[in-house]
Amino acid sequence: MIPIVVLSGFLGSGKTTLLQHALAYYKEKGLKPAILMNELGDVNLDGSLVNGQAPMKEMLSGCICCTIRGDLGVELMNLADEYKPDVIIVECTGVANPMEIVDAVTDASIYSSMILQSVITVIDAHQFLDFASGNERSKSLRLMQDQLRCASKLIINKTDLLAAGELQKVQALVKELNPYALTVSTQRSDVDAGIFFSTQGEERMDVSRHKESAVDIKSKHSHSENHLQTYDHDNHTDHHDHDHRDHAHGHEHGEHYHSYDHVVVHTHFFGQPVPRSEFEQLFRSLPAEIYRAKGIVRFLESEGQMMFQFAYRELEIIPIRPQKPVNDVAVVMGENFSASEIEGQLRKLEAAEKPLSSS
Ligand SMILES: Nc1nc2c(ncn2[C@@H]2O[C@H](COP(=O)(O)OP(=O)(O)OP(=O)(O)O)[C@@H](O)[C@H]2O)c(=O)[nH]1
Repeated sequence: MIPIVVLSGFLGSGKTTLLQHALAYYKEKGLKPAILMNELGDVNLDGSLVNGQAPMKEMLSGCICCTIRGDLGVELMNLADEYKPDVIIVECTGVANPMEIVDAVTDASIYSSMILQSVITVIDAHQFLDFASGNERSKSLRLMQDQLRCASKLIINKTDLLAAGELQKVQALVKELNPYALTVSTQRSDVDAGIFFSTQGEERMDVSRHKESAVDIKSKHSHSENHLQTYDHDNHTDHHDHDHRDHAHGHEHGEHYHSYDHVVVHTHFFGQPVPRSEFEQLFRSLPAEIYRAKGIVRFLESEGQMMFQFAYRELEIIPIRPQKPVNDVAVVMGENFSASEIEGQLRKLEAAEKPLSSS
C-alpha cells in the first residue's frame, strides 16, 4: 500500500515550504517520494522550487477539488505505476476543500494499492487571526475553517509574524474547530518530520470521522450559502486572465461546502525587466483583496531572474538560477479584485526606462 499525504491550507500558508522539509526527510530515510502538484494558474512556480528532488506530476489551471477532481485518481495511479514510490504527496491549491480530495483519494484506493495516510493543513496564523476577527472576506474564512476541520494534522505556521499573546488566541480558535488533529505551531513549516511524515503505518487517517466533521460544517453553513461553485479556465485572454466567477457549474448533491467562486487568478507574462523599487512599491500598495502573488521577474537594475513570493502582505524576493529556461511571469490571486487594474499597473512597470546609472 502506498501512503498518500495530502497537503492542504490557504493560499500562501506554507505548503510548499512544508513539502521541502518532507522531501529532505524522505531523502534522509532513503525513501522514494512522488509529488502531485495542483495550481490554479497555468504555470507551476512551486514545482520549480522542488524540481528534480522527486518525480512530479502537475495538474494546472484548475482546482483538484472541483473542475479536475476526476483526474486526480488517474494521476495518482499513473504516479504509482510509473515510479513505484514509497509515498505520494499531494499539494492542493490554496482554495481546495480537502474533503473533496479525501473522497477522490479514497475512490482511487478502491482500484489501486494506495491508502490515505494523512491530511496535513497549514495555516498562516497571522492571516487566520485577521480573518477570524473581522467580518469581511468571510468566504475565505469559511474555506480556511473547512481546511482546518478536515485535517488529521495541523500546522499553525508563520508564528514569527504574531504579536505577543496572539499565538494563544490562534491555538484556542484552532482547537475549537478541530480538537482531534495533532497540532503544532511553527516558523517556516519546520515540523518534526518523523512525526508528520513517517510512512510507518501506525496511523491511518480515520476518514469516517473527518467526513462527519465535514457534515457538521455543512449543517452549520449551508443555510446561509448557496453551493454553486464557479471556476473558469476557458476564459483566456492574451494575458491569461482568469476570472473564476464566470463559468458556473453547480454541485447538485450539495454534499460539501465550497467557497471559492470569489477567487480571481490573474497571470501576467512580463515582456521586459521592471524597476525594482516601483515593483516593491506596487506590492506594498496592493488592495487587501489580493493576498497571494508569486512569479519570476527581472529587474532593470540587476542581472538574472528573481523569484518573488507575496503572501498576505509579506513580499520576499530571491535570486534564482533555473536549470532550464523559465518565463518571467506574475500570478496574482485574491478575492474579487480587479484583474484589469493590476494588469494596467504591471504594464506600467514594464514601460519604465532603464536608469542611466546602470546602463
Ligand atoms: N514570515 C514567514 N514567512 C513564511 C513562513 N513560512 C513560509 N513563509 C513564506 O510564505 C510564502 C509562501 O510560502 P509557500 O510555502 O510557498 O506557501 P504555499 O502554501 O505553498 O502557497 P500556495 O501554494 O501559493 O498556496 C513564501 O514567501 C515563504 O517563504 C513563516 O513561518 N514565516
